Amino acid sequence: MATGRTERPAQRGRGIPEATVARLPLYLRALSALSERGVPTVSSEELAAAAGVNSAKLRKDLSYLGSYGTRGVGYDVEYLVYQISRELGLTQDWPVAIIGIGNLGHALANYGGFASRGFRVAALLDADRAVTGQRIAGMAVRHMDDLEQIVREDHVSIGVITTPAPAAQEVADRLVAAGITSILNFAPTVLSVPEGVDVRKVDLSIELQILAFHEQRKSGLDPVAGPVPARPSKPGERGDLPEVMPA
Ligand SMILES: NC(=O)c1ccc[n+]([C@@H]2O[C@H](COP(=O)([O-])OP(=O)(O)OC[C@H]3O[C@@H](n4cnc5c(N)ncnc54)[C@H](O)[C@@H]3O)[C@@H](O)[C@H]2O)c1
Repeated sequence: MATGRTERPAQRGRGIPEATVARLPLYLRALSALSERGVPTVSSEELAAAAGVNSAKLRKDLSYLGSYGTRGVGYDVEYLVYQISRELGLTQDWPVAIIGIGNLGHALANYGGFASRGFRVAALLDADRAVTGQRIAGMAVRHMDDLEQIVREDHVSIGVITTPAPAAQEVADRLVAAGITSILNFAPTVLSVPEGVDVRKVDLSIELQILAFHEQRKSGLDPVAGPVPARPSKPGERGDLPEVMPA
């Protein structure tokens, strides 16, 4: 659901395009479901449908991992899970620190799904002394004063920002200064980070706005001209409105 772009070249060092990297978690999720059901092999068409992409794109993506499947059999589910996990770096444990333990930070801290996907919540941090010391999911919330020490000692590599927007840049600066090179930002603000630091942004309201756009289309309501005509109209048919409004 990350809606931001990772600020990286479109092609990674080992030749895997960024767009392919972004689809690998979709394949992994679909494969994990098959694996849980004990399905041994899957065709590219089935896997593509489960992941919501077209099968030609899927075959191309998997070819970057050196995985071509077997004609008439498909892909070995367990092996493909391993290959994608290895490519995504999920065969090792990634310690994560969550910064800002309010509503969202609480919910993420209580979410049990990170560990099974290779992420260990190593620390919960907050700037408010009324929050520090509270125990959530068996962990005590630590004060931001301890950030640098925690990052160093727990080898934290990923920071999750769940503070209010005005604090997010300052928190990001501190995370970067402490040595963190990957940030997942939930705060509705654009972060500026030095080269070499990856930022992914999660924004539910953007996702909802996109759904609202599609809902509006489905309901046949044109926000400018009212109801959309049943058949496609030619330019000029609806008064002076162009078919596509200029940006
Ligand atoms: N991305 C999404 O889809 C999504 C959804 C909900 C909320 N949000 C965003 O997540 C953020 C948190 O929302 P919330 O409802 O949990 O807020 P909240 O007010 O409940 O919690 C924020 C926490 O951050 C702490 N904090 C403030 N400044 C800090 C700093 N400099 N260092 C460390 N901790 C600090 C506060 O003490 C508080 O505990 C907001 O930016 C909100 O807009 C994003």
